Amino acid sequence: MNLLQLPTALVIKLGGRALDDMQALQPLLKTVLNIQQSRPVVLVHGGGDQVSALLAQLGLSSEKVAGQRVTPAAHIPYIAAVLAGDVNSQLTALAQQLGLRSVGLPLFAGGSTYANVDASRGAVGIPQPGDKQLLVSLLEQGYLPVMSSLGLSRDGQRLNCNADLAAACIAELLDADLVLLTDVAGILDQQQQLISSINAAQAAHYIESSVVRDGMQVKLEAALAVAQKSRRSIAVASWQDPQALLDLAEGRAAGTRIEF
Ligand SMILES: Nc1ncnc2c1ncn2[C@@H]1O[C@H](COP(=O)(O)OP(=O)(O)O)[C@@H](O)[C@H]1O
Ligand SMILES: CC(=O)N[C@@H](CCC(=O)OP(=O)(O)O)C(=O)O
Repeated sequence: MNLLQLPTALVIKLGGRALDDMQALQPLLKTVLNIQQSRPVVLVHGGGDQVSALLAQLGLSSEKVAGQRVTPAAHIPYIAAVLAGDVNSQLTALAQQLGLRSVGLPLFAGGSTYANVDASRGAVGIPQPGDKQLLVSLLEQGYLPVMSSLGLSRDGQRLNCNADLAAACIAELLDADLVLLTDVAGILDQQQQLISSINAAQAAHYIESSVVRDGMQVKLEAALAVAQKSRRSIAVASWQDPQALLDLAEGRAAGTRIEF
């Protein structure tokens, strides 16, 4: 059997802020369990806040440029410890406790992706789709892959990948739908009102005028790129609103729809 015989998978990305209070994630994970009855799900998570907290504790400075962390190679052990270690294991454990057959993985597990070095930011990777066999096998067996955004270059260097780019890459790999869950209800306009749908031209305008910036800019650009390749619209919604996730999983509108 291959993925073509499975219903279209849903890739759900959880940002780091959602992961600050793991117990608060329970309603969302219960919704994932519900969605899994009808279609396969892959979780991809961030952990930017947790990385910042550890680096600060260690007295290391760190800056983000256009929403992405500049990462000296010497910081990779800490990035790996947080993303692929602490956050990944906590999320995988909580999912398992709630009855999901979760499997924690780095982004490069089984060659699922490889990452090109973004030398302008140091040991940062831009993930590219690789071999989907591992994920397909897990999804066929009813497992829930839980992937961190720790990437690997073709020559074996671990790289810090932004988790929105990671999730977009997995969605591209699996030709799946993508929902980016974050700490706001969706993309907001100048008046802080929810934008219900946005196309490429509007996105360029919002980014140019800095209405969309920082982490949301990375999300929007990653989503637009994969939406155009996959010819699927992509959603940004709040992790605190499990109903929004259920609506999106079942084809109803919620949050902001990024059109191709
Ligand atoms: N136009 C916008 N609409 C909503 N959020 C925005 C916008 N522009 C910038 N942001 C910021 O983007 C943040 C979400 O991105 P990010 O912090 O990277 O979250 P995550 O950790 O979930 O990926 C919001 O909390 C907000 O501060
Ligand atoms: C290169 C880069 O920016 N990597 C991110 C990886 C984690 C991430 O993206 O986490 P959120 O989704 O919680 O923001 C970082 O170091 O913060």
